[in-house]
Amino acid sequence: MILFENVTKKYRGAQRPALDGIDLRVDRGEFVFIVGASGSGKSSCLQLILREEQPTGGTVHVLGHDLSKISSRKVPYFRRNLGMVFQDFRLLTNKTVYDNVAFSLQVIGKSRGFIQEAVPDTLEMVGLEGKGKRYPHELSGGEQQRVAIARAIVNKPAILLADEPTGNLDPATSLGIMQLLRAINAAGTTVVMATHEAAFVDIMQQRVVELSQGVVVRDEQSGGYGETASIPVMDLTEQGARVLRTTEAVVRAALAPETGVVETPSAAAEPAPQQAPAAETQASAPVVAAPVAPAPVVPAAAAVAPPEDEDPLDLTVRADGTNAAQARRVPGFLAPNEIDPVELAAKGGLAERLGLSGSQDDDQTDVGPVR
Ligand SMILES: Nc1ncnc2c1ncn2[C@@H]1O[C@H](COP(=O)(O)OP(=O)(O)OP(=O)(O)O)[C@@H](O)[C@H]1O
Repeated sequence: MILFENVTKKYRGAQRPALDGIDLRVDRGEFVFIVGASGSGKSSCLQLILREEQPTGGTVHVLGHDLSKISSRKVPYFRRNLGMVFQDFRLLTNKTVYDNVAFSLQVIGKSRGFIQEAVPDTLEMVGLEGKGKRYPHELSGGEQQRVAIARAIVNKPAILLADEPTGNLDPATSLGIMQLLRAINAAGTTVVMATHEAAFVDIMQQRVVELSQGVVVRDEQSGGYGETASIPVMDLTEQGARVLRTTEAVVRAALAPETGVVETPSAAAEPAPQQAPAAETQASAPVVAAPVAPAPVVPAAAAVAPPEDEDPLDLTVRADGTNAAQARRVPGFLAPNEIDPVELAAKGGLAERLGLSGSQDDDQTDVGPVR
């Protein structure tokens, strides 16, 4: 699905390559974390996949296409298969939540009928049902990120790329976003996420690819962030350093403060979570956005919308593309009460199961920053 063959990327004027001989293969349906110190090349990887940048050497294949052979004219069509989420909110501040999501379908010529069906379904999926008429500044940070994710998946992309999607969020809110990304993955979308969030990488137990100075130094299935030995704290922003100090115990305590889930002495010594109420978890979402596809997680009715053109690059994931193997990979932490994300995706109700569905008049959420 994604294949890097001896890929080198050297930016003009740079003394050393940002990526240096990268070989990497990501198969359909995988959830892959790309970790590494600031400047190690994580974002460059994502930009090459998105064909925002082109390699100086080597080849990048995505969805069966050698990206060097896709003409500039065809790049927008190719990108319809990809969704992108960023750390900073890139919402259109003068558009409502609904219009932010609808916009990404309008620009690719989807019909009004398709949009009217897909947008509400996607907003429900990400836990924003009933908030379509709000503007970004009327949402918490976590909610804004959910809008961005909705925008990224509304066209049911085969691949969702996320560049530090929880970088601006508190631990509890971040975990809600991670649950959402994992559910989207469980429904069939391949997810590649660059992050400094050590706690979440450990919790998620997914594949971890670690970069150091443009080289892959680790590629582990079900890995964790480990000791983050190759991440010099002095290289991190203040925010990045804070995130590295986040622990699973802090996240769990933030999610369920009433249960006092602080299990270890070291965890007890952690600073208190910034925000505790579980309800807030649902509301905050960060940023992002390019269209992606809620394919899997979307209720069946929305997931079967037929393609509207004959674009040979349209490899959008369909709702029936999920499989049991993916379901088995869902860690228990993300699947309380033996929830099966794939089954849930097929039946709908994902947002409710994850505790993301807010009431129509939910005004309890904090209003977060708008970027
Ligand atoms: N457009 C650019 N022009 C010149 N150099 C760049 C450009 N983009 C990235 N670089 C350089 O390439 C290297 C890798 O950067 P990249 O953004 O890929 O790393 P990163 O791991 O994503 O870092 P961070 O975690 O800080 O976002 C860095 O040395 C960076 O300065």
